[in-house]
Amino acid sequence: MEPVAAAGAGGDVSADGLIAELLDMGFDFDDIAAAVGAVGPRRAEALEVLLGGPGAGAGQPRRGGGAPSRPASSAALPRPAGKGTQLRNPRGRLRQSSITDHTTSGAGGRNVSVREASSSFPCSEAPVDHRVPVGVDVCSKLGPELQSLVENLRADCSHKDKIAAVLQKHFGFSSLKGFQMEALDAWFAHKDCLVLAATGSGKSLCFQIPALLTTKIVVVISPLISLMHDQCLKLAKHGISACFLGSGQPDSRVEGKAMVGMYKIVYVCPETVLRLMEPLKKLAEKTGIALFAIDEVHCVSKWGHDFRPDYRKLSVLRENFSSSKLKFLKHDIPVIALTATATIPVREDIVKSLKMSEDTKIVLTSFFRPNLRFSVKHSRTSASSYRKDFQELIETYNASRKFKGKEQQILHDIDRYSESSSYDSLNDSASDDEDSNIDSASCGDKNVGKTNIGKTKTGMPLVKENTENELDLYPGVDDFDVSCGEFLEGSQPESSAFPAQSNEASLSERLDQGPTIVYVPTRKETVELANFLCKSGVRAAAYNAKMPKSHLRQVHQQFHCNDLEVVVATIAFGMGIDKSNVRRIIHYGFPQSLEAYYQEAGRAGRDGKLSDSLYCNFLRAPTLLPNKRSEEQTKAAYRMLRDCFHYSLNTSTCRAKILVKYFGEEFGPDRCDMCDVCINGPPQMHDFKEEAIVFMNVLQGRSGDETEDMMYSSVPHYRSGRRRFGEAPNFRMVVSHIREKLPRYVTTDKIWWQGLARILEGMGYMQEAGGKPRVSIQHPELTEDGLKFVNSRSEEPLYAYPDAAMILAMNDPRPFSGSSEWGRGWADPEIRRQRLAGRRTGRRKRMRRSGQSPPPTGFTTARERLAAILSKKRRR
Ligand SMILES: Nc1ncnc2c1ncn2[C@@H]1O[C@H](COP(=O)(O)OP(=O)(O)OP(=O)(O)O)[C@@H](O)[C@H]1O
Ligand SMILES: [Mg+2]
Repeated sequence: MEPVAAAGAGGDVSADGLIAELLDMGFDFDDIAAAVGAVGPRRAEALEVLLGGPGAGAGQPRRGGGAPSRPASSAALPRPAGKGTQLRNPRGRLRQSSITDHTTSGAGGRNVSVREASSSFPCSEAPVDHRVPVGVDVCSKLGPELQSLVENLRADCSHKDKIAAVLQKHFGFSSLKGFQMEALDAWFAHKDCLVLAATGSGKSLCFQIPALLTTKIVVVISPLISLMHDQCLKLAKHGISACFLGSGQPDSRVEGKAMVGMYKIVYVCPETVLRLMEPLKKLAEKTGIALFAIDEVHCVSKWGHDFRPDYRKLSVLRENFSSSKLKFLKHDIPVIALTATATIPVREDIVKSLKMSEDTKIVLTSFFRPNLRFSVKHSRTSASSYRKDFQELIETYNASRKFKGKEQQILHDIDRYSESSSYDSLNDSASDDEDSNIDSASCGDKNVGKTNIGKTKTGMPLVKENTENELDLYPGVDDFDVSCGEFLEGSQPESSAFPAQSNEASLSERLDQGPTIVYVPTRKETVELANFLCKSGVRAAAYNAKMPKSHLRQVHQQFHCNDLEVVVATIAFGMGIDKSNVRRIIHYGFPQSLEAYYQEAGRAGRDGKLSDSLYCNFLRAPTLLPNKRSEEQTKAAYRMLRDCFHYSLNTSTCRAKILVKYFGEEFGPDRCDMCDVCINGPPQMHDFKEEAIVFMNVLQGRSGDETEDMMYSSVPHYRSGRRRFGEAPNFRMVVSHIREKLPRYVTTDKIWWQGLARILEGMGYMQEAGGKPRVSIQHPELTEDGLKFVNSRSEEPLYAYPDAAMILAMNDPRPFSGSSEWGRGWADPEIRRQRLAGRRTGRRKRMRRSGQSPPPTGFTTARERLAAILSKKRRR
C-alpha cells in the first residue's frame, strides 16, 4: 500500500503512518478513521479528538486509565472465520468462507470482495463528534486518497483477523512470522512470490494458510514422497484435508477426487503435475485454484545441489494458468516458490526458468539459525572406525539406561540388507536423492515376491536387479504410499497417524537429549552403521531409498514417535523432514555441497532449542558421486564439493558466517559465538614464506637446496630442462621429492603440503594443471602471479592461518619412507610376504568388483598357485 502524504499544512505524519501508530496505541479503528477524517493526519489533534480533549466535543475517550475498550461498533466488525462463517459443502465437509476476490474468479467461490468485507465496518456507527454530524458516513468525509487508504486498511484488518483465526484454530499459533505475512500479502495481491527462508522457519504455512482462507484448492509441487507424506500427516492432524498424487499412488480414485476439489491441499510430484494439466484447468474453472506452490524450488536449478529436470518444466504453470490463457480467470493464479538453500545464481535461475512474473515478490529472511551449533571433528581414522568415532554418541544414549550397552533389536534383517547393499557401491547412492525411485519402482514388475528378500518368488538367487525390484515392491493396503494417499480433515487422528504417540512422554523422558540423524554417503553404510549402533545398545535404524517401503514407513513412524534414537540415512531422509526435537545431526562422510549440508543440518533444533550439527572430516578430499552431468555441471559440482571440503578445514572464520555468506547474506554479528571456531579461537598465524618458496621452487624444477641461502638458487626449470616430473607433476611426487631432499621436512607429510597448496591457491599463486576441476590440487602448477611471487625474491612474509589438516599433520607427524627404503624392504622375507599378501587381497577385491571370479585361495605364494593351475590343466 502506498503511503498517503501528510495532508495540508501542519500535517506532522503521513495518514497511514498516523493510523498505524494510533492502532498500535490501542485505539479502535473506526474511532481513528473518524478522528483522522475530521482533523486530517495531524497527530496531536487526532489524539485530542480520540481522548476527548478540548474541542473533542462528544468524542468518547477510549483510553481511560486502562486498556482501550472496544466500542459498541466493534460488534459489527468482521468476525474471525469461526464456525459461523463456514459454509457446508455438499459432501458435508467444512469449507472456509472467502475473503478476497481470490474467491471470485473461480466458479465455486463465494463472492466476497474487499468492498463487501469493508462494508462490515459501518462507518455510520463511528463515535459521535461535533465535527462529524450524526448519521454521516465518516468515509464520505475523507478525500479519495484517504478513502482508499481506509478501505485498504479495513480489508487488511479483515485479512489479519481471518488469518489469526485459522492460524489459531488449525495450528494453535498466535501469530504469523513477518516473512509469512509478506508472502501472504503477495498472494492477496495476486503476485508471484519467491520465499527464501532458513530451514525450519515455517515456509509451509505460506501455502497452507491460503487453502484455509478460500474455497479454492492449493496445489503443492514437492520433490519427495517422504516429504509429501510427512506434510499430509501433519495437515490431517490439524484437521485439513490433503492428499498426494504421484506414480506411487495406485488408488486412481484419489486423483479423481482431488481433481474435483475434494481436498483442500493437493501435493503432487513434478512429473504428475505435468501430466495433469488438463484436469487442473478444469479444477481451476469449477472449484478454483488459489495458488500453485513449488516447494524445495532449488531443484529447478542446474546449479543447485539437487537438480530435478522435471522441476524445470514447471514453467508450464505460469504459462497456462494466466488470465490471458484461461478466460474465466480474473487474475493469474499466483505461483509461490520456496526454498532454504538457494545461492544468488540459483535464485536468478529459478525466477527465469519458472517464467515467474516480472513483479515477483522476493521474500528473503536470514539463513542464520541461532540455535544450531556447528562444529567439525577431524579424524585420521577411516570412515569405518565406528567404535572410536561413535563412542560418545553411544554413551549419550546408554547413560540413562538400566542395562547399559544391551544389544537393541534391529529393525530389519541386517544380513539380508548387508547382502543386497554390498552391491551398492558409491555409484548407486547418487540416485538416493530420488525418492521417485521408490515411486516408480512400486508400479513395476508385479510378479516379484512380496516378502521374500533372500530369494525371489521364483526361487531366483538374489542378484542386483531382483533385489532392487523386490525391495521396492510392496503393493497392498500396507503399502507406504497407499496408506497415506489421502488425508481427510479429522480422518487421521493424531494417534492413528502416529500409533506410538501415547508412549511419547515416557520415551521422551528417556531421550532427554533428543534423537540424532547420521548422514552417510552410501546405502551400504546406512545398514552397517545402524547395525553397529544397535549392537552397541542404541535404538537405531537405517534409511535409504532402496529399502522396502514398509520399512521406511516404520522408520518414519518410530522416528516421529521417539521410538528411535538414531536414524542412519542417506540424503533420501533430508529435505523438509519436520520433527521438532532432533538434537544432533552428524555428517559421517562428506555431503556433496554446502547447500545439502545446510539442508540436512536444518533437520535439527526446529523447536528452537540448542542443537548440534557435527561434521566428521577424514582429511581426505571427498569424491563426486556419479550422476549424469554436462561438462559445465561437472565443474559446478566440483566447485560445490570443494567449498564443502574447505568449510570443514577452515580454522579461522565462524562457521555460521561461512554458511550464511555462501547464500549471499552478510552476517551482521560477524561470529555466532557457538561454533567450534568461535569457541576455540583461530590458531596462531604462521609465516609460510620459506615452505612456499621451497614448494614453488620444486614445482619449477628446482631441486630444492638444503640451505636457506639456496632457496632462490636457479636450478634449471623442469619445463625447459630436466622435465623432472613431466608436464604436470603429481602432488605426491613433489612432496616425496621435498621430503627426500630436505631432511628438515622429512616428517612433514602430504596433507600438510596440501594445506599449503590450498593457501597458495587461495592467494592465486597455484592452480590445478590444465584447469581440470578438482576438489584438492593433484597436479600443482604455478599461476602467473605465483611465478612473479617466487621470482621476485621479496622479503615480505607470507602470513596465513594453518588449516585443520595442517594442524593435525603437525600434531601427528608421520615418518617418511622413501622409495629407497621401500626397495630395501624387499630384502626382508617377512616384509616381502606381507606385501605380496596385500597385493593379492587388492587384486581379489578388484576382480570381484568387476564381476570376475577371483583365483582360488589358500596359496601363500605365487609359485604354489602356479603349480595348482598347471596340475589342473594336466588333469584336463
Ligand atoms: N507462525 C509460526 N509460529 C510458530 N511456529 C511456527 C510458525 N510457522 C511455522 N511454525 C513451525 O515451524 C516448524 C517448521 O515449519 P516448516 O516445516 O514449514 O519449515 P520449513 O521452513 O518448510 O523448513 P524446511 O526448509 O526444512 O523445509 C513447524 O513445526 C511449524 O509448526
Ligand atoms: Mg519445508
